Amino acid sequence: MTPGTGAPPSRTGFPFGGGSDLRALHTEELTDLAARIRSFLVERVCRTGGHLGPNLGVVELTIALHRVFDSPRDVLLFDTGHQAYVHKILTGRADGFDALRQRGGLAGYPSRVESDHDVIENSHASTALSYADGIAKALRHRGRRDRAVVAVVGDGALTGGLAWEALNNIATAPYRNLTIVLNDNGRSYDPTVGGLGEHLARLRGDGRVAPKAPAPSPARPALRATAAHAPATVFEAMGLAYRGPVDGHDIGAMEVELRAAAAAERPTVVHCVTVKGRGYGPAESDEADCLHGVGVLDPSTGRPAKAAAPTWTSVFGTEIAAIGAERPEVVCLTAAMLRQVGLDTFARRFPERVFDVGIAEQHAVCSAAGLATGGLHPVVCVYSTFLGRAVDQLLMDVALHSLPVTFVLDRAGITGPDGPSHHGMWDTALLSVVPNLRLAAPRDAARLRGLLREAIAMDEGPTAVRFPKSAVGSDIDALTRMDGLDVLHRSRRLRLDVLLVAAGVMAGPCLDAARELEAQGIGVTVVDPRWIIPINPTLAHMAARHRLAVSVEDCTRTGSMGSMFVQVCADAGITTRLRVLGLPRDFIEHGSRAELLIEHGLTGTRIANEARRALSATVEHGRPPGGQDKESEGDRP
Ligand SMILES: Cc1ncc(C[n+]2csc(CCOP(=O)(O)OP(=O)(O)O)c2C)c(N)n1
Ligand SMILES: CC(=O)[C@@H](O)[C@H](O)COP(=O)(O)O
Ligand SMILES: [Mg+2]
Repeated sequence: MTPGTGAPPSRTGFPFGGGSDLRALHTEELTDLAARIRSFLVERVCRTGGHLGPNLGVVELTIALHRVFDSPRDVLLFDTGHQAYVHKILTGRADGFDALRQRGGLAGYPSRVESDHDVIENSHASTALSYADGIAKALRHRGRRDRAVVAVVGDGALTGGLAWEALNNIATAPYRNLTIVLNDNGRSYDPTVGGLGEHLARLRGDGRVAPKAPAPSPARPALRATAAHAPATVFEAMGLAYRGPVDGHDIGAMEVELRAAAAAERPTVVHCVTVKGRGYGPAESDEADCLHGVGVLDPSTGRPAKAAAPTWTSVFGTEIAAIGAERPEVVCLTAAMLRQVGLDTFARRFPERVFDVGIAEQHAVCSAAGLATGGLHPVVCVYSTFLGRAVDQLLMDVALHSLPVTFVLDRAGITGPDGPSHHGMWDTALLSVVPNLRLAAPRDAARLRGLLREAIAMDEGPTAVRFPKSAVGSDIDALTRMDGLDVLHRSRRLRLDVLLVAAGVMAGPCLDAARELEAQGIGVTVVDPRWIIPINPTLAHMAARHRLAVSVEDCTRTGSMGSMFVQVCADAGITTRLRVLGLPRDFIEHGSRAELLIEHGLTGTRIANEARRALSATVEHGRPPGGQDKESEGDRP
């Protein structure tokens, strides 16, 4: 029987409903619970993949949270949400970890459909304090001042500008029921950069775990001053109360601070010092990122269970380092994801030419505008989904001034296990409205290397290159190039029925579709535009020679290359039947990339089926299915 409740233990034996189950536990039971959770995390996450280091670091912190606060009556917010596994275990979802981040299984981030205990589903960092400000104001407005609002924010997330916009408001807000739990492990992936990172390190006393903080009076938190009356922390300087630093692995000490914060007369920052990967040697000793986000691992070693195939990121990383050696004006920027975007080699070779700005994409892009204004060619490397953070800077600071900045968008398209806020499916639509900008979508490693060089060679305005989170396949050579378009396939001795316009990695599925259609006597031409924004006008002429033109891309259909293609064909008065294949204007749940591409029709068979369906519709509208073509062999694209 789970201690303290009448509920029978779940298969995994963890408390079901959060706080009430936990408050009945005594110290030694809490220690045992923390140890069992830690073993459970290692065992399950090594089996499924997921965020191991961050969650090992918040075991005691989350237990203390659920003992002091009464979720979901009190609102617990997790910034970025990758560190909410313990919260899920303590709110009755331990059994779901068998299918963590799998199709139909437990989400890797908080999920409102999973539980009333979950609020922020967005895995983009630095948002929790803004939610907290809004929720606290709403509760005050509705007379629910009895309900506490608690935001757990990592030191990395605190390097995001949005967090400081929120703090600026929270510091003078009319409410008092807000507690900010700063989970300070000194790292994002890498050690947290910048003045804030150093400030927090000083507050931590540079030791990993601060001494137990003295228990000041609950009503008036101890203000720490180093000089006469000068506030010791940036938070106090802004008017927030500050408590800590406290050992984030000491449940008792944490509870003292959290209770005091909950009783305080103003919003309070509780500075918790934790260790990312705590309690699991391979994570604690992982220099790279404390096993921040992992695939399937051997739990006995913490090493990947199988060697990873070369990825698009690795191809980019090698090429940008080679370009860096040839072009001294090329500099690179990352938003706290140096290795993750493939800049580690470049950084090793040119440490003075790479800038990690923290989780601060807006600053990265605007700073890149500055770097370009200063005569350099900055390469901003971000995951596609995070580019959304900096669209205003891209549009109004880079493109408006026609600055030579290159954006490298990794994880473009369906990413998979990280779910809706991580698929890189909106970049093409966002970029499609940016004047002067050119977007490339390479189909393979050779094209990535070539298009990256072309992009960096362009200095009359911004360029971007997008590629997916996947192993990089073999090179697909073109039959010929026509006005910048790569012709990848054309049917011999068959009429020009279908033109498939493949954006980037969709070249493979389009070639598969061509083979299927050809086997049924349908003539197919497959082209890869390479540069998908702006639309190459030759595509419209090629469409005019076919009965059907189908664009295929791994991004949302709305605002896609395909929708621009339709526009260009319409403007040119072309009457060829057109189809735009891509992702729906929707949020797509987590699953594997392969599963989700199948589900959304981005495979050879599904493309072929769609083409056949559209062709038969052409027949219904009176155009002969196989009438003699106007074009002779010689005119074929
Ligand atoms: C806007 C944005 N940029 C980048 C990321 C990628 N990312 C996920 S977690 C993480 C580091 C978070 O560090 P911290 O907030 O300190 O949490 P910790 O992992 O240390 O617990 C980053 C950069 C993100 N989620 N959101
Ligand atoms: C939480 C977060 O934004 C990242 O850690 C995310 O999980 C990206 O993971 P990959 O680097 O595996 O795509
Ligand atoms: Mg951190």
